Amino acid sequence: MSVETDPAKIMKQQVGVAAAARVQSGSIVGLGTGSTTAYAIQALGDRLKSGDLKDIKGVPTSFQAIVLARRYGIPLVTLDEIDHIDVAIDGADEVDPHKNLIKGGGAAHTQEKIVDSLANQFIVVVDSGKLVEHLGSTFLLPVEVIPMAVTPVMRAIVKLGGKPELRMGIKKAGPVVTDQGNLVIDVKFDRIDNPADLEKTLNNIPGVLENGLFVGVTDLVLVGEIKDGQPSIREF
Ligand SMILES: O=C(CO)[C@H](O)[C@H](O)COP(=O)(O)O
Repeated sequence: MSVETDPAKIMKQQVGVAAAARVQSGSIVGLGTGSTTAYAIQALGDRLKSGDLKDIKGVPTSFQAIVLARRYGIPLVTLDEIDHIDVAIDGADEVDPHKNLIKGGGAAHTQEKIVDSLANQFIVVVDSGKLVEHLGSTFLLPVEVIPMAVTPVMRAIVKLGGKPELRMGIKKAGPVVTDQGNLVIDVKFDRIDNPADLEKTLNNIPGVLENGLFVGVTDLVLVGEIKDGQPSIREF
């Protein structure tokens, strides 16, 4: 594992490594998406290589997770081949005090919600900058939409009080296309008072595949912090 010097990367790395340390031999592990989870996947690979961890199987949540798992020697299985997931490790874009989340900064929230919700234990790994009092205060809410339905879905979101914008690619002309071949609408809500209701309401709009609100799914949050110049981990 590389030695990080950037404080933001140090926080991500330490929680990723800490989450990987909780995985036991023989486990089926949900492998999340994003830069923090990437450290966890790498740490799982390091533990397998050293012999400290044996016989785990990974369930990927994205193309990125598949690539990393292969790079670090973690055997993969699909949901058709297993009847449970022991633990899932995944990042988040916002975490509220009730452990509810906004996810989807990497446009992977649809597969992430499937895998993370199936896990017996879902561990969220974040740096302290992701903690918020109210969801939606710092991050737009991602909504994955089937391409032919983008315009009516945007109209329906405006009626709900949201300000939608189509997510555009970086180093790619045109919109971001998800691993499922769909588009992502990022929505600004002034305040999300009832995330459980909003999650259901958005998913009821015809053409919406899944949104990035994860309500009542998280078991444990590991928060990477720098305190008095020293990296530390808090959990809740
Ligand atoms: O939801 C996600 C991808 O869809 C990521 O987990 C989330 O965006 C956090 O990513 P990072 O750890 O890079 O900050």
